Amino acid sequence: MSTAIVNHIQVGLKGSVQIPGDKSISHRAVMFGAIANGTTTVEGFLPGEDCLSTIACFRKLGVTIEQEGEKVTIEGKGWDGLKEPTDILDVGNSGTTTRLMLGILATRPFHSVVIGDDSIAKRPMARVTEPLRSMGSTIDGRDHGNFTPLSIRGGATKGIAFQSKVASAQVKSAILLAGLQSEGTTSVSEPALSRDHTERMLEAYGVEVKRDGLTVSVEGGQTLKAQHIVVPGDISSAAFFLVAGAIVPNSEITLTNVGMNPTRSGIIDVLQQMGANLSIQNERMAGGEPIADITISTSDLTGIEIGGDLIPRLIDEIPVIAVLASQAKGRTIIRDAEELKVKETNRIDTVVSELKKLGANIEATEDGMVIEGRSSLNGATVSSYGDHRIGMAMAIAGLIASEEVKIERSEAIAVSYPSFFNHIETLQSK
Ligand SMILES: O=C(O)C1=C[C@@H](OP(=O)(O)O)[C@@H](O)[C@H](O)C1
Ligand SMILES: C=C(OP(=O)(O)O)C(=O)O
Repeated sequence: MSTAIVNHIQVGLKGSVQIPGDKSISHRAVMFGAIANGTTTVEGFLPGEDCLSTIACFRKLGVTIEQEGEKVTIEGKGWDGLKEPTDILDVGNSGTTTRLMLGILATRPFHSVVIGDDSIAKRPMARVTEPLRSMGSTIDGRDHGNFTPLSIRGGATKGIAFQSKVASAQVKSAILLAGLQSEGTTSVSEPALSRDHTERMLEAYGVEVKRDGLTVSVEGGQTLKAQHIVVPGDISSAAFFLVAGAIVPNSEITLTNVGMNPTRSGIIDVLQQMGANLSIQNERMAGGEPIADITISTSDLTGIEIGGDLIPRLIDEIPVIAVLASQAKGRTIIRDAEELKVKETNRIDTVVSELKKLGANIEATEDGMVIEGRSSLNGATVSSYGDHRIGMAMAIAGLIASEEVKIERSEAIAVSYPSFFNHIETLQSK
């Protein structure tokens, strides 16, 4: 385990950073390539630990995958190309790998066992294992299949019309993937729109996907055709530098190659509503997803209320939004964000406890948090608790803290952003 030390920035952040590949899209590019027919090539892949777990699992399922940095080649042999693994499938820290892979395994006529790390072992899986069982798959595990280790024996499955209680792209994707190899139609309705990368990318792989408001459906018996996938930069990674640019005095930074999918871009809405100096340039398309470059500079911010349908559009950004809110005048209220409790950590608890150590005025609520700004932050020793987004949020707070901030378990950051500290250095040395 490592401890990172972050010091107060004296001169401001300047320059530009090319944002690394999107984690959600990188996972999907590999998984869909693995079940497609033919050779899929991926550029801009995120070589973060979570996406490497996806590659390792699909290799164990018999798929030949070559990966060198941001380039990946996947030799897909179709759905039937997946083979019964002789070893357990280890998803590491990745919820996306676990849930999407379960959707794929649910229709495969063989047995597999899925495990992950201590954090994965606490994350609820019944939200996918129950609907997949109702389609006809045999799944068991700890707490009747709610927690890893899970054992799956796929088989002949039938389509379902599933009403999800949560706006979760992982749930939606798992069921749709199973639906592609099930009898009849499979549909998923969600209470608010979650990220739609699965729908977009399945279409790119030649699958017919019907979308009607908050319902997505697919017909069974569909195969995928190999593709060349260009992965846009991850707006969830860009979020750390968007916040840094807004709160560190004398800063102006440009983030290039940022994915701007409207189901992901809630952080931009929040920054604009708080009054940030932000401009969006070079709007273009890459790999079926909108992308742009964003420039942000030091801003006078005002607190706002964040809730409702905006939450799924920024769910992973809430830890760093809490840091942002600590530097906005007045009160910021975050509500409807109970899902934070079932991420890599209970992110309501971990954000509130660690930001309090730095002197922020922040309190947890049942479904979010309330932050009063502006607070001068002090130095302290904090922990990521093994959660990459908590580690990075603390590092951004450290840039404006009066004394050094020590972040224990900082190695977790490599889960989604291995070059994070290099990028901070790049912006400091300009
Ligand atoms: O589908 C995805 O790639 C993801 C969906 C979200 O989770 P939920 O589906 O649990 O909301 C998000 O928090 C996670 O980081 C990635
Ligand atoms: C919640 C996250 O990822 P996952 O669910 O894939 O572990 C995240 O990256 O913040």
